[in-house]
Amino acid sequence: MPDTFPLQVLLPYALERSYTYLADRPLEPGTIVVVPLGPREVLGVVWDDEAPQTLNAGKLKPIEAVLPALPLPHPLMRLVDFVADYTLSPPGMVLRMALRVTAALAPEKPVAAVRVTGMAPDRSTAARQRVLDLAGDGLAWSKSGLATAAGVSASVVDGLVKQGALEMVLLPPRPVTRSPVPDFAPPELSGAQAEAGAQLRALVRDEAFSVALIDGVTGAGKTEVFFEAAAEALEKGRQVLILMPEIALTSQALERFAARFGSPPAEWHSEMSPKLRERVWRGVADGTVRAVVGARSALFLPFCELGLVVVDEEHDGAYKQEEGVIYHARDMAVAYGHLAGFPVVLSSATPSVESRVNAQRGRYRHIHLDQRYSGAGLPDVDVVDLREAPPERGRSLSPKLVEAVRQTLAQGHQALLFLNRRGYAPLTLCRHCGHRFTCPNCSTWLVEHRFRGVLACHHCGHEERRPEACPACGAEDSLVACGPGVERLQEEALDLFPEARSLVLSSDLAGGVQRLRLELAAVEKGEADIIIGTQLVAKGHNFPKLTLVGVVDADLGLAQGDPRAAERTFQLLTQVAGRAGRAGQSSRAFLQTWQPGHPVMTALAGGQPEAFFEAEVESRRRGGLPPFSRLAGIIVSGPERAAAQEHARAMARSAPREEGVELLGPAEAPLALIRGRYRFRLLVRAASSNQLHRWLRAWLAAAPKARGNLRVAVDVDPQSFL
Ligand SMILES: Nc1ncnc2c1ncn2[C@@H]1O[C@H](COP(=O)(O)OP(=O)(O)OP(=O)(O)O)[C@@H](O)[C@H]1O
Ligand SMILES: [Zn+2]
Repeated sequence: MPDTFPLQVLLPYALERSYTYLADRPLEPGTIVVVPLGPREVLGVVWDDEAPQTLNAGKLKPIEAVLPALPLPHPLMRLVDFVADYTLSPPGMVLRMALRVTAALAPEKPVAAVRVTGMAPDRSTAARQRVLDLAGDGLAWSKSGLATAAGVSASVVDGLVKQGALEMVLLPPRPVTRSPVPDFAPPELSGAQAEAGAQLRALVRDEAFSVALIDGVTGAGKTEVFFEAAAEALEKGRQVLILMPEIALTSQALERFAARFGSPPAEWHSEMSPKLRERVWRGVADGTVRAVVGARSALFLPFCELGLVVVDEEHDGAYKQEEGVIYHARDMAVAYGHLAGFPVVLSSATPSVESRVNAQRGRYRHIHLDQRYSGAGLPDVDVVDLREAPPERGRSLSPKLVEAVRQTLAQGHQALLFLNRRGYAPLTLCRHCGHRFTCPNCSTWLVEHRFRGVLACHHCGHEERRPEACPACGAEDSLVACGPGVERLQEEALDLFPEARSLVLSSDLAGGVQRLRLELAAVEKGEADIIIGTQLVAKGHNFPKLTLVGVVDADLGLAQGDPRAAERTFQLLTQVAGRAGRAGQSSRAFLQTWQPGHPVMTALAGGQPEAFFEAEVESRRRGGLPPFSRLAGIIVSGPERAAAQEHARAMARSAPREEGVELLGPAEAPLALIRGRYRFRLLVRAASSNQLHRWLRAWLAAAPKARGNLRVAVDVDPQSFL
């Protein structure tokens, strides 16, 4: 019998383990295959997770086909196993993230091109001659490229092919980007940068696992420092991955990378065209792509020679994927380095408490950059006490901040007004009956987007037109917008500074990433005077003319009442203030707050980040919060409230008792309803990660199974408690 090789195949579905199939020859682990699953044919990957058991070969099904794609690299397979294990997700669901670009599994089609043959056409016209002159360089041209360059229609080129003056040739596909050159344009590094860069280079030369934390003030020039590590890895023939938390951040990074290494890296994020994704995926797999700058999902690209991962803005919450496989890309990057034996570099002006503690414990190399590259000081921070100097009625900017904007504009500089609220107003209510507009699917208010004339839910995407009359009491003209969003702030800015060019930057910008990149470039060139933005503009960007930052509502993040609220607010405000004065001018930041005595505000005003973080670490230690313990959130959800609640209770009742493990809840989630699903939360706390995982596994195995449309999501190391 020919089919005699039993193999394990992992399928990209929510299955707990790989399945056994038969092949007619041994296949390397990682090989991508097509196998039958019930009535369907599905993709799978030959896995090496367990030796196949004794088999009754008669019952096993054969592999249908072996795809011509390169096998998934061994380190990526180990990463998939690790992430599944750590996040308690089915391994198939993690594999799915690595196999998302299925079109890339077929070989890339060669490009059709034309080339001169030397034969003359039977009749020469001016148009034909122009084409032949251009193509006379002997190189192969794409048909459309040649027609455009010669200023003729495609039919002229076709005619020449028919006549035999041009011939069709097939070219191998062009690489996505040229290879970066490690010493293309090394910058002149400051003393501190050079020292930090040398440390990183040494770690990369070791070709072994290590983690370095670059902890340097805003504008310190951390990018050039981690580029040193990248240069070293590229020199050693290794691929480099640079993770960024937001696509909006990548455009400047791409340009700076290109300036440093002679060609841009490949990029990877959700807004790329399918064609480009396909080509980047293949290039990463076959090694023609040497460097990638991307969002968290780039971690699951099939790197064949990965030798360095950089996590820029490592503290950023956007690294946490909150749906499907719930994972933190920074933590998984560190695990990847450990599994595959390469260094990982974390960088931030405001490192997370977790990374700081790891550095303090000596697990991470701690690299400090205390000065801005330009030599300028950090912005002077001014806390504006809203109790003493409130804005005028119906306004958001206090007289002090208005005056500072006025001065800044008079100097010809830019001002950034920061408000982390999209839209026009976070709440619309009826003055007559008090009716509030809430989402029908979520326990949230609808946010007015006045430019588009809609009320929108930021959780489920529900939208409705803003009515003329109150739907509850029918009163006309009774609806009022409460509280400011960025759109409303622009209205105020236009009113106060009618001459100034203002621009709103938020994720609502129509036109997606391309538009956003254009707007950011415009700001960089000084084409706007007042920039009004959400957290999208808070970090990473360099706007050379910006010297004033006004934080409209510094208290916004503090109200959330979770263990990281203070840390996150401090980080965000430090980052946004740090956009000012990066080109060497003196600069200022104003924080409007109702709580000027809050430790976050006093630390920012006093320029004492270390003291703030020391206190944070200490309070986490005292409270037994991470990283001094480990947490997992369990979210039980379902379309019926009672059923969801009862399931959460039943789970709690089935929890094993163990010294050192604590189970809290269930409690109704602060966001009690999202997308029509009622949510209840449980929280587990354990002394160590090992204990947490062991306990969770035992519990989930013994707990009643979620049936019907109930769902149980496990969030290990939760960032969100909503
Ligand atoms: N060695 C260098 N030579 C020339 N310019 C540099 C050098 N290092 C840094 N710069 C410039 O200094 C500015 C700040 O650098 P960079 O953006 O790397 O800071 P950062 O440390 O990442 O700050 P943040 O954390 O605020 O994003 C940039 O405009 C950058 O081009
Ligand atoms: Zn909603």
